Amino acid sequence: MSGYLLNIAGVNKRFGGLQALTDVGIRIEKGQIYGLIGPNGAGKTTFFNVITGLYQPDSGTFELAGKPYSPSAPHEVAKAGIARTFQNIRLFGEMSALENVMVGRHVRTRQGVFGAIFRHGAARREEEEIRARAQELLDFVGIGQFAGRTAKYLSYGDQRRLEIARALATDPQLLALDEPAAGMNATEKLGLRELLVKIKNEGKTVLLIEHDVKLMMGLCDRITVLEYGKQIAEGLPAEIQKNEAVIKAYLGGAHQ
Ligand SMILES: Nc1ncnc2c1ncn2[C@@H]1O[C@H](COP(=O)(O)OP(=O)(O)OP(=O)(O)O)[C@@H](O)[C@H]1O
Repeated sequence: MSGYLLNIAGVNKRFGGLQALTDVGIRIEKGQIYGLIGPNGAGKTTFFNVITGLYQPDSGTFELAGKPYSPSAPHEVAKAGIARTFQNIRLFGEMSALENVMVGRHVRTRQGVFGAIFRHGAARREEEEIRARAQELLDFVGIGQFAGRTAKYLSYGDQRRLEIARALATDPQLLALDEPAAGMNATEKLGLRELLVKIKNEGKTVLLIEHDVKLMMGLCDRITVLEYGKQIAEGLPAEIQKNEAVIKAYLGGAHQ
C-alpha cells in the first residue's frame, strides 16, 4: 500500500504516430486539490481519459486507496470511486436539475435504474432517499433553489455546479474535474473556487485540469505540468511558478 489516495505510474499512450503520454504518473494524498496544467495539446485530457477509463493506455499502473483498479471502462472506474466531469457540459438537458443528480446517485444504489423505473416497495423508499440526498447536494453546490428547473435553462455557471453535484452523488473518493472554469466569467470563477474549497473541507480529494493558471496557483495543494505528453514539473504551486521549464513552456509561444 502506498499511502496515497491515487497512485498512478508509468502511463504511456500513443495515437498512431503521436506519443500523447510518455511515462506520466501522479500521486495524490487524500484531501488534496491536485492540479494538472500545461499548454494546449500537452496531453491533460488524454491523461484524464486514461485514468477514467475512456482511453485504453499502452501501459501504466493504477491504484485507488491502496487497491489496484482497472481503468478498462468508465463504469468500472466509477465503481472504484472516481467521478468525473467533462470539458463540455454533459447534462441531461431536458431533465430537471434534481433528476440529473438523482441519475448520478443510482450508480450507488441497490435497486439501480430499473428499480427506480418500476417503483416497487423497497425501490420507492430508496427513491425517496435518493431524492432527499440529491436535494442536499444541490443545496451544497449552491443551486438548491433551482431543483425543479430544466437543466438546459440554468445559467452556464449553474450547469457546471450541477455537473459537480451529479458527480458528488456517486459518493466518489476522488472527484476529477476537466476544466470546470471553462467559459466562466470572473464572478462565476470566484464562486467555483469557493465551491472547490468547500468540497475539500468536506474531506474530498479533487483532481483538476484547468487553463486558468492563476486560479490553479491559489487553489491547488500540488501541481503537475505536462508539455508534449511529458511531465516537466511537479510540486507546490510556489515551486511551479518559479520553475524554469514551466515558464519556458508557457512563455515560449510554441503552443500558441
Ligand atoms: N482520440 C485521439 N486521437 C488522436 N489524437 C488524439 C486523440 N486525443 C488527443 N489526441 C492528440 O493528443 C495530444 C494531446 O491532446 P489532449 O487533448 O490530451 O491535450 P490537452 O492538454 O488536454 O489540450 P487542451 O488544453 O487543448 O484541451 C494532441 O496532440 C491531440 O491532438
